[in-house]
Amino acid sequence: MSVTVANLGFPRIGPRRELKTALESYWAAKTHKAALLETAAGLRAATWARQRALGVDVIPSNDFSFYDQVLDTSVMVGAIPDIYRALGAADSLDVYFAMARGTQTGTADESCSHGHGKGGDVPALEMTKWFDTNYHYMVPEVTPGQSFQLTSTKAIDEYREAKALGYRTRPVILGPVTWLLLAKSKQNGFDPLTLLPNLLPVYAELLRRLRDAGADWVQIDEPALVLDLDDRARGAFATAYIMLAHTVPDVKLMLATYFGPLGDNLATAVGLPIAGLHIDLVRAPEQLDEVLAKAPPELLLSLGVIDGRNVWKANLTALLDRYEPIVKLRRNVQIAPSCSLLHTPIDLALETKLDVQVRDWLSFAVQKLEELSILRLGLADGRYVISDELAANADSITSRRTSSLTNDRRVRARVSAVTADWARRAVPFGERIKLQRSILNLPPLPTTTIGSFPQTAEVRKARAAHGKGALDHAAYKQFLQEETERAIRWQEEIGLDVLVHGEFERNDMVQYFGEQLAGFTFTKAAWVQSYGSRCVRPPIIYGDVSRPKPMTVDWWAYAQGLTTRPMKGMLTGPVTILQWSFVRDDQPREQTCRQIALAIRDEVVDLEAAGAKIIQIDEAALREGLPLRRADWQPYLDWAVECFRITASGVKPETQIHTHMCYSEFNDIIAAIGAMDADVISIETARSKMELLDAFATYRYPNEIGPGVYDIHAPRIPTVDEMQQLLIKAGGRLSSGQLWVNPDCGLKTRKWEEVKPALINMIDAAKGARVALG
Ligand SMILES: Nc1nc2c(c(=O)[nH]1)N[C@@H](CNc1ccc(C(=O)N[C@@H](CCC(=O)N[C@@H](CCC(=O)N[C@@H](CCC(=O)O)C(=O)O)C(=O)O)C(=O)O)cc1)CN2
Ligand code: MET
Ligand SMILES: [Zn+2]
Repeated sequence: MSVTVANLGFPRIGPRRELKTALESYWAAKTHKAALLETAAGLRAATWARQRALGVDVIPSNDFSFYDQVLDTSVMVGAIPDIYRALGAADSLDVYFAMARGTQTGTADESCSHGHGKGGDVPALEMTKWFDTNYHYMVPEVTPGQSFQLTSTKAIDEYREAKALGYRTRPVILGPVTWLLLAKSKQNGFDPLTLLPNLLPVYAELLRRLRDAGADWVQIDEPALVLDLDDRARGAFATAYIMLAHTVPDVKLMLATYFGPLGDNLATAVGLPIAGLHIDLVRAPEQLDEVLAKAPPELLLSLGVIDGRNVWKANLTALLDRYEPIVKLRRNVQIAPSCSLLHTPIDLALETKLDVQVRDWLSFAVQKLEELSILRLGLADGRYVISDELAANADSITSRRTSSLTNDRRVRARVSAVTADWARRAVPFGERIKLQRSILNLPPLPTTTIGSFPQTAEVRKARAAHGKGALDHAAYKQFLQEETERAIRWQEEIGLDVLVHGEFERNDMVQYFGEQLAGFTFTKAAWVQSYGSRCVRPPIIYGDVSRPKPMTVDWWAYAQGLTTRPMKGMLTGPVTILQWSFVRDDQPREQTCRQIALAIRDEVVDLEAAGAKIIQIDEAALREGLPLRRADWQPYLDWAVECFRITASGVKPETQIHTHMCYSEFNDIIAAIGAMDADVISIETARSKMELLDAFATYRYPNEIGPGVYDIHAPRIPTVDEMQQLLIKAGGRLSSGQLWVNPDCGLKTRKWEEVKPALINMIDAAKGARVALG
């Protein structure tokens, strides 16, 4: 009998975001490639050493990436579209970064991820959300009938690099079926899965070369196995793994699944000729019994028992209770985090300012691996060996369960007192809009922006200085007021109809609110990668949520005081705050969301009382929060929409509620979007050339809509004509009386040099469209 600790992947950004710094300085041409490579190698070596010191038996390699592991896989198999091949050697870093960021001469400040450039510049690949996380991957692009070649030896090189340093690692690769299921073709109707026979020989060659380098096990990630799959996709798994087992029989594959239960794909998974199977027992603890019943005895099970998606300390005694019998039942087992630790911050030890009580409840990547080591000892040698650790762990668990910090009776009473009319505006949209129009007095096709203006290096520097105490409160406030005033004057000058204050005072649209709400705590260094070099510090929700005092009213009032045009109140909605935070796991997410909804509702009401005529409640992450399995969609949509409505319905009919959503893949949830009943919704549509509006047209969406007329992810400046054409197209799908004119999303990652001409053109396009549609 043996129990080993395995890790599926470690965060790669570095404890002090060393990789971010190295990447951005390389992109800005401030440092040479050699410096970037050296930083990367140093981070890998430190990561391996750390995992060994923590007692990890199975240490991963190839979990490092300069940008994204899906992009690494695309380059590995040679899926490099021709426009990038023209730029250099297929395995060069330049081609890789061109695929990730385009060839616009971006700087460290450049967030451009899919910019279509001017004058022959090369756009980046499309980027989208990785399953239900806030991590983004680069979408693989394939063409009908294409061939593949092993193009990058990164996995082999990193295996060798580790071996030379004395680590026998288990390389991690993304599996062929998931990679194809995530891939897209520009040719409509083409199914990437048909490329499987062309792709498999490359995987076989890779496995052979890993074996020749000394690898006996390889971790092959196939998270698509937790999705709804049709028989063809299931058949593809069988085809792929039979072929690989046949051609490379002496490499053992640990097939990793995560983010949910195998469900109706379980028979497929356990029937594959693989040596090991990893299952997520945090998201789907209920699948254990069925997996045990169906898995052949010789299949090595990797039990994902520690939460790789959240920050809470595990309950070690409960885990021992659950897994001791399993260890007796099966000869060998591995214990592991539920998924790669990419989605957790690195080290709690860096958080010296956290409340000591709350800190005692937390566990980041390093601490999670410690928990696994302790658990292994207990499972292998008996609980008495770890009695001190168990006692300490039990104290933390009890402290969290019984703490008065997590329970606020008033909040609970308030949530239970909510009745149906809290989630309903007093009168229907048709009547509201008449009142709103008579007050606002806007032209047809009113122009506005989504909220943020550029977060320049100067703004971030001032905030950092204020945080360190180098800039006092009054000076910081004055700096922000000047930025805000400048932005308002400029908006008036170019003639925008509905203004924003610019969000200069906010570090992040979620963290800013988290820092002001009770029940939340926030960190100094707990960065988690969102895409490329960009990171977020998700706030941690540990207790009942309430709003001690207004959070945005002063800034709104200052901004409105400078202008006679309507100034939008600007808030982040409850579902997005929930989705982009680390959420308490001792009550259903729905419950926490309702508490946040009430807190934001209070803010909405206060903004109205201060005089706001228009209040925008952003729900950028509503779509991302959708469960991975369709059968679970409706219950989620029901409470998510209700929470939004609770937030939005405390105001008078004449107060206009806006919402904003990016990543607008919501053809299949359009009814829920309608049910939100926002007076105005702004959505991302520029890249799909307004195609998304078909869903709104078919559904006969009655309220007002601002379809984004230009892609803010690109530095490129859109022309008047192209935006006017898009508006005319939109006018053909919806009534022109419904339309607003705005960009796709906020402008915080852009530069003023890009924003200024783009918005001036947008206003001209609106003028033209008013005439054309008039
Ligand atoms: N939470 C969240 N998720 C989201 C989005 C979003 O806006 N927020 N947007 C979508 C895209 N994802 C994104 C994720 C991150 C960033 C982003 O720009 N991140 C910044 C950090 C933003 C931030 O928290 N800034 C802080 C801290 C900035 C910082 O690093 N300060 C330095 C010092 C800075 C200096 O001296 O110049 C430090 O603390 O060491 C601030 O402005 O106050 C980055 O990685 O660079 C953008 C988009 C989807 N998910
Ligand atoms: C990711 S959605 C962003 C909405 C926010 N109001 C902004 O303009 O930045
Ligand atoms: Zn957005």
